[in-house]
Amino acid sequence: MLLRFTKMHGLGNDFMVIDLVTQHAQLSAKLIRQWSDRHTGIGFDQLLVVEPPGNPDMDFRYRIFNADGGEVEQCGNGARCFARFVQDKRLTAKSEIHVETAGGPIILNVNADGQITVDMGAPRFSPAQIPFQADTEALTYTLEVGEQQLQISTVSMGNPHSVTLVDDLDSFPVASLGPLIEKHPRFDQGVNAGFMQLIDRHHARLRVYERGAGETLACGTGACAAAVAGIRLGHLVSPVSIQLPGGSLHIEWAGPGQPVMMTGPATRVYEGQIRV
Ligand SMILES: N[C@@H](CCC[C@H](N)C(=O)O)C(=O)O
Repeated sequence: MLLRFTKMHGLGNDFMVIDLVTQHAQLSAKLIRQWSDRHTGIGFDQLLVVEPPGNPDMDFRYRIFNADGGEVEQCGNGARCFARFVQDKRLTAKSEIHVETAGGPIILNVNADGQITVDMGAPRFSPAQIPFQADTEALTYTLEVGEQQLQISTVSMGNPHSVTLVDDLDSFPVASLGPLIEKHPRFDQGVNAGFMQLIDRHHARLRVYERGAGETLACGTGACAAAVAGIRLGHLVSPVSIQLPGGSLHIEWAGPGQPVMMTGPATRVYEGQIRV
């Protein structure tokens, strides 16, 4: 059987998107790893799956798998591509799309200028919600990574994030420290490791070593987590422009309990079919 898919990206964070509303496929971690291979497969950071909703108040169920085949709770750049995909495929005529994810409900809005704004829900901070091993909730924690002691903030955007402030993002050893933080034993389910360089009160630069995918050109939930961490620490003021290697995201957050609003592009690259 041939499975139709669309290759998409959000600021270079790239996806294979499949519609399992009108098609059927038996997914496995092994198959996803084969597809994600950049030499012998399609090549992507995440697989995004569109399914019918379980909850009748929602329009779709949105499932996310990392390149390593693991299913995860949330993906911000993917959420924007999801909105573009379900419109392009005429799976909905709505411009406001309510979607359920394993990380909680999110709301996607396709703007008149083609940009997409996602209500990512409220960030969570308690160690149990990340999950992160700590006795009490704090704004920063000291994390022992190899020989180093890093000061990190932790944020759940449905999925787990750590944010470390750095002086020089270009020379920071993301490739060597990222994997050590991603799999640090204090993060029971792993973590997306973000490294942020502040520019001014409304601008910051960010690189993210993603759980299950390695360093990507952009991470939407990572940008939300970094903006939230910077605002909580008093370094940043909403709205914040987060500059990632693949481009910038506009993030707004009014404070604790309020949703994080992320705006940015979603790009279709090509349509394909693969034998399953
Ligand atoms: N690229 C994503 C995040 C994808 C999931 C992440 N790697 C995880 O394991 O939680 C984004 O744009 O948010």
